Order: sequence, then C-alpha cells, then structure tokens
Amino acid sequence: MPVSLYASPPGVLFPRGSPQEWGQAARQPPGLLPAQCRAFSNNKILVELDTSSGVATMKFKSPPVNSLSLDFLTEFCISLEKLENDRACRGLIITSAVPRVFSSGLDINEMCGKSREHYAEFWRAVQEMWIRLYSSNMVTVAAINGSSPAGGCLIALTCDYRIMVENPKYIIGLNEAQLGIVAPFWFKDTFVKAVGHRVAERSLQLGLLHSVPEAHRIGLVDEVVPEEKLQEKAAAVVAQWLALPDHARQLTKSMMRKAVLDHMLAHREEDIQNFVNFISKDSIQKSLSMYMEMLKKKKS
Ligand SMILES: CCCCCCCCCC/C=C\CC(=O)SCCNC(=O)CCNC(=O)[C@H](O)C(C)(C)COP(=O)(O)OP(=O)(O)OC[C@H]1O[C@@H](n2cnc3c(N)ncnc32)[C@H](O)[C@@H]1OP(=O)(O)O
Repeated sequence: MPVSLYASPPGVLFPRGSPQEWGQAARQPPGLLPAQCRAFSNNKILVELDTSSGVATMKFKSPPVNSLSLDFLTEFCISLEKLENDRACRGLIITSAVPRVFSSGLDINEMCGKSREHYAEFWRAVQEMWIRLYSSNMVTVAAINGSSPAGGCLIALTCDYRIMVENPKYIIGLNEAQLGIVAPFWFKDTFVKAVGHRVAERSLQLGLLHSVPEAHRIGLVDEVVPEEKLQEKAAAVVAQWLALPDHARQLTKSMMRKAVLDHMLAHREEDIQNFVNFISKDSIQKSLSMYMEMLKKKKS
C-alpha cells in the first residue's frame, strides 16, 4: 500500500471537476499502443503509462522551448495528479519531445506587463508544480535531452534522479541572477540539497549555466549518456529504485525532503506576496524586457 507523503496535496490550482474526464478525447486510438500501454495527452504534455512496469513517461511538447506558462503548469499539475492517483503507476520519467530543449524555464511573458492578480496566480501554479513533484510518491527521473535553464533546471532538480544527454550545446543551471531576478528560497534549497552549499552559492550568485560535463562534475546531474541511450538508461534507473519496497523508499524520501517542503508550505502565501511585489517593480520589468530583447536579437 503506497504511503502518502502529503495525504491532502494543496490542490488550490485546479478547477475542481473530474480529472478523469481530462484528456479523454486525446487518448490514442486502439491498436497504436501495446495492450499494456495507456496514454493521455493535452496541448502541452503527452503521458504514456506502461502498466506492466508501472512506469509512465511524460513528454513536454510545447514548442519552441517548452516554456512554463500558466497553461503548461496547469496541465503539468493535472497530469501529475492523474498519475499520482493511478495505482498502476509507481515511476515517472520526465523528458522532452521538443528537439534540443528540455524546458527553457518559466515563461517570461507571464512575468511581464501583467496584473498583480495574474502574477499571484502564476506564482501559485509554479509553487504547485514544485510541491506536487517534490512530494511525489512516485520514483521520478528527469531524462534531460536538451538545455534546461532556470525553471527547467528546477524541474530536473525536483526529481529523484537526473540523467542528461551529452551534447556540447546543452546547458543547465539556475541562471536567474543573469536576468536580474532572484531564485526564491525553495529553488535555492532544492539546489543546495543536490549539490551542496558552496557549489550552489557560487552557481546561484553568478547565475551560471553549466555545460553537461560540468553539471555532472558538480553533482547537478547524476549521469551523462549519449542521446540514443537515454530512455534505456532512465528505464533501468527507475526499475532499480522500484525494486525496493514502496513504503520504505517513500518514507525515506519523505524524511529526506520534509524540512524543505515544510518550510515552503509554511511560507507559501508570503512567498507569493514577495514574488508579486518583486516582479511588479519597474526596474525588474525593465530587466526582463531587456532580456527578452536580447533573446530575440540573438536569433537575428
Ligand atoms: C526577494 C526575493 C523575492 C523572490 C522573487 C522571485 C523572482 C522570480 C524568480 C523566477 C524564477 C525562475 C525564473 C525563470 O525560469 S525565468 C526563465 C529563464 N530562462 C532562460 O533564461 C532561458 C532563455 N532561453 C534560452 O536561453 C534559449 O531559448 C534556449 C532555452 C537555450 C533555447 O535556445 P534556442 O536557440 O533553441 O531557442 P531561442 O531562439 O532562444 O528561443 C525560441 C523562442 O522562444 C522564446 N523563449 C525562450 N525562452 C523563453 C522563456 N523562458 N520564456 C518565454 N519565451 C522564451 C525566445 O524568445 C524565442 O522567441 P521568438 O521565436 O523570438 O519569438
């Protein structure tokens, strides 16, 4: 019997209704998937569950860069909730269906020129995503097949294990400082837990985006593999973790993560107010606009 880490997840984000109804229309037509496979999909995410192994693969499919918009985050949380409530699912591999990018992080458009109410709603959705993934009962593995800055890196850090594809063009890290913004305390805590205080402090202050070998060296990713080996490796890692009794692994996970999770939950509303006040400042809006301009110029 799975042990619930947080028996009643916060769930403030969702329009209450039936999560079962969601995605039905997008189910794969019969015959395209093996009998032991179930799939559901929405605009931005595809999930395939292999019921024989109990492992689901979640693929981000929101081109051009899988940025974490409010819609994306909502669909992500609903997908996580569905899997968490599905007794057939014990493990989750998160990866990207968009070439060369795992996720570009929070959608900067959601943080520019919007109302305070919008910023609050957006930030609550970012928190919700992290809470659900960080407290998940499932074994979670990030199969990072592309660049993964800022919020994209946070998703990977929030998983139990990270495997990244070796590619000299891919980068990963919490680069918020480079945008003139600040990674909040729970991003920082998640990072510190993975790489240790000294490495995290230097990386955060400088807003570093690490190459794949460097990310491996500092412990930001656990393993590096060639692209063609990624799915096989991720499946092997999940199988290894799932070989343990669920209750022992889940309680251990809960114990290891409790302090960080409790700290965040205790300061959730304050964190939303901090975000809204911070992001509404003219100087921050200017920094973000300049960063977006820079991204666009880089292309031309
Ligand atoms: C006191 C403390 C209080 C606490 C305050 C809290 C403050 C806020 C904390 C916020 C926390 C997290 C922040 C983030 O996650 S911000 C997002 C940071 N992300 C990045 O810096 C990544 C930027 N993108 C890239 O580097 C590259 O796009 C890429 C991912 C490496 C891919 O490169 P590419 O060459 O394949 O693609 P590119 O041509 O650059 O981009 C294609 C189009 O996508 C647009 N775009 C890219 N990233 C984003 C994004 N994050 N949001 C929105 N749009 C994005 C890009 O502009 C291109 O658009 P277009 O085609 O030109 O229109």
